[in-house]
Amino acid sequence: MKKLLLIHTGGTIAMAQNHSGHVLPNDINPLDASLPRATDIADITTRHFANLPSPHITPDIMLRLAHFIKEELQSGYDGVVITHGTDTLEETAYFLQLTIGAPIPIVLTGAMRSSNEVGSDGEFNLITALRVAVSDAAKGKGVLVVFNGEIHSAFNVTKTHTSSVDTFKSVHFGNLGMVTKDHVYLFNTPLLKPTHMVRELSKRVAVLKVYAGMEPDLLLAVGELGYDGLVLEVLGQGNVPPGLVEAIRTLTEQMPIVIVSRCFNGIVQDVYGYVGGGQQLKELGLIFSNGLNSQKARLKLMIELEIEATHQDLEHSFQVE
Ligand SMILES: NC(=O)C[C@H](N)C(=O)O
Repeated sequence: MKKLLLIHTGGTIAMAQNHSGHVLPNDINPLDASLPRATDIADITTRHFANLPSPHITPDIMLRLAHFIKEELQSGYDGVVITHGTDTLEETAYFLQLTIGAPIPIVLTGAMRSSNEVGSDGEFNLITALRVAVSDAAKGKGVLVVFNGEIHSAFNVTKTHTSSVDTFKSVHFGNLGMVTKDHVYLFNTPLLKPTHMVRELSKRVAVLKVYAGMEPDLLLAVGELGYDGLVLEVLGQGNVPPGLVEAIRTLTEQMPIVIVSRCFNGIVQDVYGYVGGGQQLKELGLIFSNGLNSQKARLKLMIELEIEATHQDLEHSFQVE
C-alpha cells in the first residue's frame, strides 16, 4: 500500500458553522472523521501544520510549509495531500510549484461548505485528492489542485466563484484531468519549469490593477514606498491608458515591472502600437507574463528577486511557462 502524507493547514474544510450560521475554525479537525473511509486508499500519516483561514496565510507561511514538506519527504512518501482554505489556495499551490521539485504528486484541496453544512463538500474533495495522490498518472505533473472531481495544474487554476462548489477552473490551457467514481483520468501534462527553494522572502512586490482613466499617482507611490518589484494587471492584450506611460518609464528605472492581463483568460502580447499599447510597454522594458494571474506572478517575482534574477532571466522565466 502506498504511503501518503496528509497536511492540514485550515480553511473552510476544517471549519463548522455556529448557531448564528457564521463559519469558524474548529478545535477538532472534522476531517479526522473521514479518514476511516480512506484506509483502503493509502497508509496515511496526518500532520496538523496550521488551522488558519486562508486569508491569514502569508508568503512566509507558504515558505515554511514548503520547507516542512521537503523535510517530511525524507521519510519516503509516495504523495502529499494538503488541505487549505480556498481563498488563497491557488497561491499556496503555485508557491509550492515554484519551490518544491518533487516527482511525487503534491495535491491541494479544500471545501466551499464547512463540515456541518448541508451538502458539505470537504469529505468528497479530501477522498478524491487522496485518490489522485496515489495515482501513478499524477506523478511528474507538478503541484495539482483537486476540487469537485476536477484535476488542475497549480499554474492554471484559479478560484472563479465566491460560493459555488464548482469554483476552481483552469484558464488558458484547460483541466489536467478528472476523477470519476472508479478512475483517475489525467489527459494533459503541464510544462514544468525549474524550481527554486529559497531560505527567506525579503523582497516586497506590489500588485496594481489598471483601470480606465487611471492616474499615475499610485504607480509613483509604489516607487516612493520602496517596493522591489511591481506586477501590473493591464488592460486586454497588454495596454495601459496614455497617462500612465511616463510614470511607468520612471518606475522601470527603480524596479522590474511584470505585466499580466486583467482579463480572466488569455495572454499579454505587444500587439498595439498606439500610446500606452503593448509595443510601447515592451520598449519600456516591461516583462510580459504569459498566462499567470497577478497574485501568482507576484509570488514568482518575489522568488526570482530573491535568487537575484537579472532582467534577462526574468524575461525568460516569465515568458515560457
Ligand atoms: N472555502 C474557503 O475555504 C474559504 C475560506 N474563507 C478560506 O479560504 O479559509
